[in-house]
This record gives sequence, structure tokens and C-alpha cells, in this order.
Amino acid sequence: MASFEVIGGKRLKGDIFPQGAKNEALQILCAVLLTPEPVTISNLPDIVDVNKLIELLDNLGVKVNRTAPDTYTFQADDINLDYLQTDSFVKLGRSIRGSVMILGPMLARFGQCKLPKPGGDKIGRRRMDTHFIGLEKLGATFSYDTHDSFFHIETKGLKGVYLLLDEASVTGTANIVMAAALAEGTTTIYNAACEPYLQQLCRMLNRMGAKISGVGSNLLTIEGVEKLGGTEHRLLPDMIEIGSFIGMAGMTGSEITIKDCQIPELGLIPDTFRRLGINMEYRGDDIYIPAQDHYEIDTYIDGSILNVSDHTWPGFTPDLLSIALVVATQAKGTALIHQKMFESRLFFVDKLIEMGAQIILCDPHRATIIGQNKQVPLKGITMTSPDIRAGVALLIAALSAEGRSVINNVEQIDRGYQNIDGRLNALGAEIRRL
Ligand SMILES: CC(=O)N[C@H]1[C@@H](OP(=O)(O)OP(=O)(O)OC[C@H]2O[C@@H](n3ccc(=O)[nH]c3=O)[C@H](O)[C@@H]2O)O[C@H](CO)[C@@H](O)[C@@H]1O
Ligand SMILES: C=C(OP(=O)(O)O)C(=O)O
Repeated sequence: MASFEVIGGKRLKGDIFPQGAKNEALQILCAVLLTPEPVTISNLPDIVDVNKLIELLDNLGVKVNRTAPDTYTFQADDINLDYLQTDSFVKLGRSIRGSVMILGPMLARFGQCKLPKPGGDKIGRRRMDTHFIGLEKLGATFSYDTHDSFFHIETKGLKGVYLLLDEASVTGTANIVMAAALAEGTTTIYNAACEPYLQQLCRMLNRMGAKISGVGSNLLTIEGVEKLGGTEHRLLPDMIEIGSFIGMAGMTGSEITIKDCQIPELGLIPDTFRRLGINMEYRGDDIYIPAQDHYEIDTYIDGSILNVSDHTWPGFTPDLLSIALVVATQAKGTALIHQKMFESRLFFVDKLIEMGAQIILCDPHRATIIGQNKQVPLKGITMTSPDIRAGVALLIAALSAEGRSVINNVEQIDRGYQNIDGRLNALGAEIRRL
């Protein structure tokens, strides 16, 4: 188990470039299975989850060619279905959430797929009903082996249909869109997720020859085509990383410029941190955050307490609530953090409380934060990172804290943040990998 030793209390300064988006990468990588032609993807982050999915594709027979540190060409012209029977597939499939999105493309192109229950963050129930109900309505038969937790899915031919999803699942929508792109006839998906990740996937599929309209909305229409061709695709900067850096700058009183953010794609992220008191300025496509000794949480117009909660896009992403929570601990004022989607994402507050933060965990979904206006700094402690975003929230807390902290299980952070210690040390942080 790897750990970070962090000596806190240092102000950071300088420019930082966000990596390519993790959750977009996982969708786009699965989409290479939809065509026998080459697909080139650039701005791929060098992170554990992405590298595991590339390894899985490679083992499945996809030709993988790395042409630059962040650029790969993939060609799925000779897929080895026998790989699905191997222990290696079970191990890799189980270790990441993104593996679930091979289902749609494999079903559409090869009429079958199987998958162990996918991994990903242990942040509560992560049901997959939306994926399977959607694929079944398109004409697949599906079974789940409770003994070995394996999903089996096959079809004699997918046919377009009207789908009203029971929830706007991000990876579920991606799976259904990819299957429908090669189905016969027209599929309509209502209550589709519409995160920038999905918009990017749809744009890429359209460049490959798909006919998808309604991109960016929750009503997608997909006219199936017989085949898809190759393309080139560049990933957006990771909006979760950008939000994490905004929070880190505010909490540590640092002057930071986050470069090339593709600001129009960030939705409510900048404004949510502004409401927590963090000042920022747009300079072209960069976000400049000045050093702030104090920041103050906004209230609503009637003076009532700010509630930061997650929602499906274009609402505030659940992946940044842990960061918003840690930022609020050092602000002036009070906020309610309400994690609606996942039931186990707020438990990391026990570590923040041990560091000296004033937090009332009301129930698994809600925490009230009484900000300390930086008058009582957090104290360094030894802690363990429970999940990827809580891990980064704890790293930010440790960077702002007085003294030495140790964060164990930083493999969780490495799943989604590329060389985070190296990049933050370049801004003046003191993080040592143990
Ligand atoms: C690899 C990947 O892309 N992972 C992201 C993806 O996971 P993933 O696609 O697995 O998440 P889903 O969108 O399926 O759902 C997440 C959770 O929210 C609940 N839910 C979902 C939709 C809804 O309208 N209401 C609702 O309550 C679901 O029941 C589930 O518990 O989307 C999540 C929600 O943005 C993010 O946290 C994950 O980082
Ligand atoms: C929950 C996340 O990831 P995953 O879905 O891969 O577990 C995340 O990126 O915050």
C-alpha cells in the first residue's frame, strides 16, 4: 500500500495543466471496439484506471500503438472472444468501473459479451439495471449468475426502440448509445445522461459515421447504421481535476493558474466554488485564482444557509462534493453538503473531524459544515484514503494543515490523478511518496 507524507501549511504558486478527462477516456476507449478501423485518441491521462482499460483492450486483441506519451491508436480488427473466458479478464474487468462499457460495443459488433461485476469506487450501491434494461429492450437477452457475479448478454440482432431510462445513468447511457449506433432502425433515449463525457462520445461516434442527434440534451435520437469507421478524438481536460485544483487553491491560500480549461464545458463547477467564497478570474481559457487569506460562503438571497448538492448534468457533479466539503471547513460561514446519489461518500469526514474541522454528519447523505474562517488551522494526522475523490479532499486538507500528515492507500488517488504528487510539488507542495 502506497502512502503520501505531506508537510502542510505551504502556499503553492504557479501554472498547472489539467490532465485529460478520466471518465471521458473510459467511454471513448470502449468505443474503439465499434469499428475494425483505426481510432486515434489524444490527451489520454496516464492513470491507473485508463491504463487497466487499455491493457484489457490489448488482451482482447485490439492493436494498441502508443504514438506519443498521451496519444494512442487502437484497431479492433481481430478480436479474440476467448479472452472473455480467462482469469486475466475477470481480474481486470473487476478492478475498474469503466470495463462495464465494453458491453454495448461488444454486443453490437459481436452479438455477445460477458462481464464480471465491475469495480470502481466503493461509494455505495452502484446498480446496473439501467444498462441491462436498455440493452434488453434493444433486443439482447441477459442473465446474471449470482454464484460467480457474472453478467452474460447476447443478441441475434439489435433493433431500435423508444427508451425511457429509469435514471440518467452516465455509463448506462454510454452503453446504450454505443449499442444503438449499430442497431437496425431508430432508437430514442429519454432521460439520457448528458455529461460532457457523453457529449464527447456522441460527437466522436458521429465522426465515425453514426447518426446521433440531441447531443447535450436528455433526449437522444440514434438512427442505426450498418458500420462505423475510424476517427481521431481529443479528450477534454478533466473537469473534476479542475474543480479539485480550484478547491485546493482556495483552501491553501495559493495563487494558481489552471491552464486551458475549456471553460464553457465546466457547467456549474466554477460558480459552485465561487459560492463557497473562492475568487477566480477567467483569462482567456485559463482560470486564475488569486491568493486569498480568507473566503466566505455565500447565503441564499433570503439569508438562508447554502446547500451544495449533486445532480445529474447540468447539475453539480457528485464527484466534486467531497472537495466542496473540505473547502467549506476553512471558509467563513456554514454550508450543508448533500450527496444525493451515493450513500457512502461522506464517511471520510471522520478524518477531517480528527484534524479539527467542525462537521456534523447528519446522516449518510448530508453533512453540515461550520467553517472556521482559517482561524483554527487543521492539524496533520495519519489517515487512509477511502475513495478517489475523498482521497484528494484529504490531500487538500493535509496541504492546508499544520504539520505532517500521512495518507495511506493513495492507490485510490492514482486511479484518477496523473502524477499528482509531482505536479503539486512543482507548485511548491511538499508531498513525499512512501
Ligand atoms: C466511470 C464513470 O464515468 N464514473 C462516473 C459515473 O458512474 P456510473 O455511471 O457508475 O454512475 P450512474 O450515473 O450510473 O449512477 C450513479 C449513482 O447515482 C444514482 N443516480 C443516478 C442517476 C440519477 O438520475 N439519480 C441517481 O440517484 C444511481 O442510482 C447510482 O447510485 O457517473 C457517476 C455519477 O455522475 C460518477 O460519480 C462516476 O464518477
Ligand atoms: C466514482 C468515480 O469513479 P469510478 O466510477 O471509476 O469508480 C469518480 O471518478 O469519482
